[in-house]
Amino acid sequence: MTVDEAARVPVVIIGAGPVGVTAALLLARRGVRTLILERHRDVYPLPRAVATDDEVRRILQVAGVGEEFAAIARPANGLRLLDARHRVMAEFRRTEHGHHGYPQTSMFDQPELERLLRDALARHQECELRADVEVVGIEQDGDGPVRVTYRDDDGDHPLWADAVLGCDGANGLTRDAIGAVWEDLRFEERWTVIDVRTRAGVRSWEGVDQVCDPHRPATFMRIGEDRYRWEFRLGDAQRPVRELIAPWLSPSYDGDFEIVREAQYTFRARVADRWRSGRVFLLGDAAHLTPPFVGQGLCAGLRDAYNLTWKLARVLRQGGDERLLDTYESERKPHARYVIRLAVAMGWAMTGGQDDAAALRRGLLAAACRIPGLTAAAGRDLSPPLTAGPLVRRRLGRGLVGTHCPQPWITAGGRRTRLDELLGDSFTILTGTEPPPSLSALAQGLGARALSVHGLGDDGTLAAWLRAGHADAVLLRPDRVVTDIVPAGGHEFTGTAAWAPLLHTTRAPCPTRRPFARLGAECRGGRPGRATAPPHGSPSPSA
Ligand SMILES: O=C(O)/C=C/c1cccc(O)c1
Repeated sequence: MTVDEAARVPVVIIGAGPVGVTAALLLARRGVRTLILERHRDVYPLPRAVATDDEVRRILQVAGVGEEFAAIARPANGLRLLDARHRVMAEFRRTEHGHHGYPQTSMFDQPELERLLRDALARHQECELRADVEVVGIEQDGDGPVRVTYRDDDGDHPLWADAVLGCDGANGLTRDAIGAVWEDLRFEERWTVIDVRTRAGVRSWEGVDQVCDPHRPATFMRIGEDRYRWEFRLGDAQRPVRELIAPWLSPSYDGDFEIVREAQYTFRARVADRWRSGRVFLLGDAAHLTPPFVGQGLCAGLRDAYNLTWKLARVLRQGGDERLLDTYESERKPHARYVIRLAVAMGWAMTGGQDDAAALRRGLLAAACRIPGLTAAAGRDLSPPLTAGPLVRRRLGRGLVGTHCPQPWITAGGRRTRLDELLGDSFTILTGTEPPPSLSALAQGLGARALSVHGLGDDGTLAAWLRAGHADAVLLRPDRVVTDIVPAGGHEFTGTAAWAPLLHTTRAPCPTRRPFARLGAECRGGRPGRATAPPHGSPSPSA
């Protein structure tokens, strides 16, 4: 293929939904230019996703929209399992102060999220959005750039991209283009989803209710001040909305409600068998589909974006090792599969399974709260640690490796801020003591910074976390996942031989822009984090 350099872009993103736009924002902060191609002219106006967890709020913070999102988010109390008569069988509380520094569950309106993401996109010169266009071809030829052809009113236009992110949903072109097929995780049901706006009395709590009734399984949740969602499995005869939601309406109900949306969906559980071919990647619903019963559909897509973008930026901007890109699929696919299986287990508890076995159904209501896997999972963090791999040096036991470091408030440059604002985009070696010279030297080699948790001015969270994990130090990736630890009483990271070659780069990192770069500079001057200077020749510690 002859490459037209004038039509060459570092990264083409197909799809301007929340996953595509978040990926563009995350790449922009690392100085990577993106072109987003989107079929629709404007933001999709109807609500779909409604929940995020605290890990995903942290991702939105890094993407630069944390405060805007806070203004539209409503913390939720958690999840309850109800029986057919709406009696509470189990309640899984979520706290407002999760590990990542945010409420463990937040409700929101997807069109509002998409609008604020688009506004952020417009503020970044690295991002361009071309809407109302259709991608009609994706071709790769050896190691060269990927040829993407899109169509608009003027005809077909070729582009060449160093990488393509397929954020084009379940029915997009990218999955077929890389020859991926669905792995079926065995759940398929037709449900109706009803979004209502009302000021009338609705019997609700600040959270999600799952009605475990094999005859009439349902989900109900409060999304906003006057916004509610119901989901009902479609029966043989579809009943009118008012009749379906009547059990939730209080006696003072005066008929005032607006149906914002009523849509029928087939809930499916699927994972694409491959997420990458060369420099073409699948993210979000293009890579995985889940029933919504644990509120993790969009979360999984945003985790994809966060996991991939720092690696891609390292490869494209710093000459990072191409093998780094293999870890996107090897880390994200098992994680997505685990969460989908949880959602399927929840669906099974609600509906009595996919078959008609009467015996199963009879025992279900009482048993729902005693399914250990389900209740344990529903009650804890829905995001498991990453499985072992080159960038996750899990040895014996579970420990800290593969988990995220917590995000407390700290003091940096004389002001209170969240930890990630200080850490920026680089690798970090976080130590329980003053970093010994050996670790400082290692940090320099990685273009990382070495920080002692003492002096960060947090509330002791970080020191306690290291102690609980029997670690004197941890190596944090740019996405705050622990790659390796120095065990308590030890002197060095033990997996260096595995991850160090993968983290080698041939070029210095490029400086990042606000807000992290500014804070980093303040910290080097003001010492609150005792940052170690980056290696000579590196313009900033940010990768
Ligand atoms: O477990 C939680 O805190 C939330 C679960 C959830 C969120 C949104 C929709 C659902 O069906 C479940």
